[in-house]
Amino acid sequence: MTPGARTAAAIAVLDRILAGEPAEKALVNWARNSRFAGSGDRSAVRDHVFDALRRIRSASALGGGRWPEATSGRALMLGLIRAQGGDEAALFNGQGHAPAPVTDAETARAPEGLEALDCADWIAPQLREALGAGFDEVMGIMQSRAAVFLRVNLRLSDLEGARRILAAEEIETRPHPLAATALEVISGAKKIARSEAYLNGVVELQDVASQAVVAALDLADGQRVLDFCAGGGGKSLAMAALANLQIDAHDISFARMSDLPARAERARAEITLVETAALSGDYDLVLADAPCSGSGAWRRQPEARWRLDAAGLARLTALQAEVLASAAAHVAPGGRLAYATCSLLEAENGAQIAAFLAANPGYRLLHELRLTPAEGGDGFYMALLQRA
Ligand SMILES: C[S@@+](CC[C@H](N)C(=O)[O-])C[C@H]1O[C@@H](n2cnc3c(N)ncnc32)[C@H](O)[C@@H]1O
Repeated sequence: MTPGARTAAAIAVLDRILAGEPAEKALVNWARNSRFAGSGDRSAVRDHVFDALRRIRSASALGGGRWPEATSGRALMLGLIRAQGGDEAALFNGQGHAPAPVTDAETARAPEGLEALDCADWIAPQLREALGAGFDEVMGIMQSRAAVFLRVNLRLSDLEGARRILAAEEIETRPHPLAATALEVISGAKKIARSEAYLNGVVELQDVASQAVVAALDLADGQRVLDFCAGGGGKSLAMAALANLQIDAHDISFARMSDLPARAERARAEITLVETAALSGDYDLVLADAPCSGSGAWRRQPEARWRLDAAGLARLTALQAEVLASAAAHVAPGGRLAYATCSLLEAENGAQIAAFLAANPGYRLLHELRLTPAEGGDGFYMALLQRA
């Protein structure tokens, strides 16, 4: 596909997303109906779509539109190309499968204020409250792609050993100060899934902030641990690599854990999947990595930023309170409860813990960790509580 044809394809996919189709589904549907597209084309179209979604508000303005009421895939791609200093006349030339030439009606409008920062008006006060003086910086960071991070499985290799194995497969990495297990990928990210280091369990894909959260859990050999919201099991695997633990993984949706046994085998970790009815109440540590807005991870899930609204956030905060209460039922006397989200919003973080502590005087706060994308990874929150 020519660069113009890839731009046209991204426009078509973005139009479907703007009409309500989830981004992944819109991309898969496009790929299915575009057998002529090779893997390089698919990856380029995907990058265009996600780059545009990260800047939906500012790119709409630069493309002559206004988000949300007057935008389109075409305005987004035109605005994105203008933001990146690309050659719009070469891409929008109407030749072959390229989009039609740009018209006078598509003059750029300079985005201002929250529009320039790609922040929706309704959520700005909450983000400002959480980020304080760092608001502009963090919103600016979230307009660009996130770095790719690996977690080195310290049971199988040290950091330098893993770097050497990866380098032999042309994957260049460097350590990152936020977590002792983390490698930031500098080049070759697309080769990771097929690399020896990954297939042999020496490294896993995991954001550096997630790794820092697990490191802050103060794990010790012999503990019985429950990963209450295990999902794909990223945190279970990270915990298993740090100490000799007895780990039970649980999720309200058992199916979400379906990949975990194979991942655990690759990592030489022992993790038991447990149904809700079989959970006991005597864990030394229960981790509740709760469902959340994902506002700390909007770079990876740019669509989530624009789909979130006040009603959705209220549903999430109610669910988080329920998850905390259910998770607490499994903590042994003298045990600990950890609550984590990849959100920046206090309503999902400190406010949840304050409400839990007010209702559960048998618990006290040991420590809290608040990370923002300014520290290099996703935004994350973790609170560690001690049960009397
Ligand atoms: C943020 S994700 C977990 C990510 C995972 N811990 C990881 O590191 O890969 C939240 C998970 O919570 C699960 N969940 C939602 N409500 C729940 C509940 N009431 N009890 C247990 N798990 C729940 C969801 O199915 C989802 O998999």
